[in-house]
Amino acid sequence: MEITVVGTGYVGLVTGVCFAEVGYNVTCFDIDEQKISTLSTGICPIYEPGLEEMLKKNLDEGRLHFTSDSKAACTKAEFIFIAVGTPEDEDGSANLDYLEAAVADIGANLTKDAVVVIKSTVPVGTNERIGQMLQDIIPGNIHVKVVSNPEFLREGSGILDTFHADRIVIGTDDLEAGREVAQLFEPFGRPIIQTDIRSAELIKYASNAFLATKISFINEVANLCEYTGANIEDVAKGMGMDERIGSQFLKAGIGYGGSCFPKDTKALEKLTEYYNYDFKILRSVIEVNSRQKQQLFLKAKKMLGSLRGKRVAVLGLAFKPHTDDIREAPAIELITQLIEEQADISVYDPAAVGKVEELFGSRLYYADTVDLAIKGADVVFIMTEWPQITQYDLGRYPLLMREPLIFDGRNCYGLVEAELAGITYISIGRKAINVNRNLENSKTPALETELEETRIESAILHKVKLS
Ligand SMILES: NC(=O)c1ccc[n+]([C@@H]2O[C@H](COP(=O)([O-])OP(=O)(O)OC[C@H]3O[C@@H](n4cnc5c(N)ncnc54)[C@H](O)[C@@H]3O)[C@@H](O)[C@H]2O)c1
Ligand SMILES: O=c1ccn([C@@H]2O[C@H](COP(=O)(O)OP(=O)(O)O[C@H]3O[C@H](CO)[C@@H](O)[C@H](O)[C@H]3O)[C@@H](O)[C@H]2O)c(=O)[nH]1
Repeated sequence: MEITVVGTGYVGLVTGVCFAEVGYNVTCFDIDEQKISTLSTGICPIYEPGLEEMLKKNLDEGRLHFTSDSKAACTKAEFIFIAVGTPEDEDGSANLDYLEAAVADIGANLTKDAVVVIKSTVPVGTNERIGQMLQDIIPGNIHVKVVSNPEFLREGSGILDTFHADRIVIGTDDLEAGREVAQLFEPFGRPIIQTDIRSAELIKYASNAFLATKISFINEVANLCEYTGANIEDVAKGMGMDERIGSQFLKAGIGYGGSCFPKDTKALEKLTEYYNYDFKILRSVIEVNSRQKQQLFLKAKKMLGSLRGKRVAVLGLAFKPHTDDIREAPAIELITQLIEEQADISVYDPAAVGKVEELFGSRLYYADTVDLAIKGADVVFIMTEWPQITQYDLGRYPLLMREPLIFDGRNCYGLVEAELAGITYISIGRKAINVNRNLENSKTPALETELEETRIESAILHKVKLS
């Protein structure tokens, strides 16, 4: 079976590599020539656990090919999976420019019948429009069927999610094409649900919106915990033990980010506007999330007043652990605010530093370790729950920081542990620890000397003047 995958982003690449892994002959096409030449040498341009190994293996075994030539990509293809980006447009709707360009390109290069499968997340009605578009471009003797096959993988566990998918959604109004695509997925042995084309498109948006709703809901409960003195970790655990509620996606935090939830909830809202339908819950989910992203910054401002000149360390930059993706990451919003405040900022992330450096350049100090990031800091913000951060020795915060003050947006540490370590610890939906303790008075002369040394060392690293 000959499969072509158009677009080698997170979804396209994982899809292509996994299809090759189960034995198909796969050609991955992208207009980004540099990406294609990198991929052709077996190097994976994105951080995705296990992907590079599987990519290399399938390249070596000859089942996986990369090209930036659309003609070559279409020649043999029986199934063409389109996985190009559908980013947020200025008005919040899904930008379909990449998809339309890809479809036009394929249409112009098709020389035989094929099934075109849209993996990109697209508003209801798009697949039908793509089908019409293709009919208008291709010669009359070529027949193309369009199938919707939305993707549900999560970044950071893309391969695992593909081989253990809860369901594979196949939406088409052409039963024969639906059967063919279902057959293609048989080697994965996962449950398949076949629907009409519009329902498949909506399943994708409704699923993401529902998961985002769970997150915004638990974040609202967390905020209520702070008023009432309850503990969100216990509340979420108690709720999640009810199987009707389920324990997943009840982790309170600093709000959802990433390339999907923010844009897909807004695109769905835009779709409801088009139909003049007021989807009230969805509007609140979006609003709650943008408010939640502000929580830590506002708490810090309330506690410290101005952050001007403060040494601030931001731990975790990616929108979640095990990815280098910083799209809509809460850390990026925070850093922008800290720059406006004229704070002196150091950052740490095991994978996403390169991408953040492209955005902020020399305005930040990029630390290779947590130790280096927090050395001499007045405040730490934790934005991503990487193991390097959750498993970090709490005793090192008081040792290395000027003041052991942590605002934790991911509830990485236990309250008792933070208390024992002598940290002023402010997290989400839990009691604040040691807030009124006078830290300066509790320091021994030896510790004072060590702190002063690290402050000077850190000032040299940060290239800033000491006050
Ligand atoms: N990232 C995820 O975890 C995820 C999960 C499920 C669904 N999705 C959806 O899948 C789609 C792709 O998302 P992504 O994150 O993989 O995108 P991405 O932005 O990482 O990658 C898109 C790729 O498409 C390429 N491209 C753009 N125009 C092209 C064209 N005309 N021809 C060939 N290639 C072209 C780009 O160069 C890029 O490599 C989106 O609709 C997204 O909403 C993403
Ligand atoms: O209990 C939770 C779970 C997640 N998050 C946050 O939610 C965001 C998204 O997390 P996750 O869903 O794990 O990552 P994505 O890779 O964005 O995957 C989502 O978006 C993809 C793109 O549409 C879908 O395919 C996946 O099914 C869907 O989970 C991240 O910022 C997480 O920190 C929380 O705050 N609390």
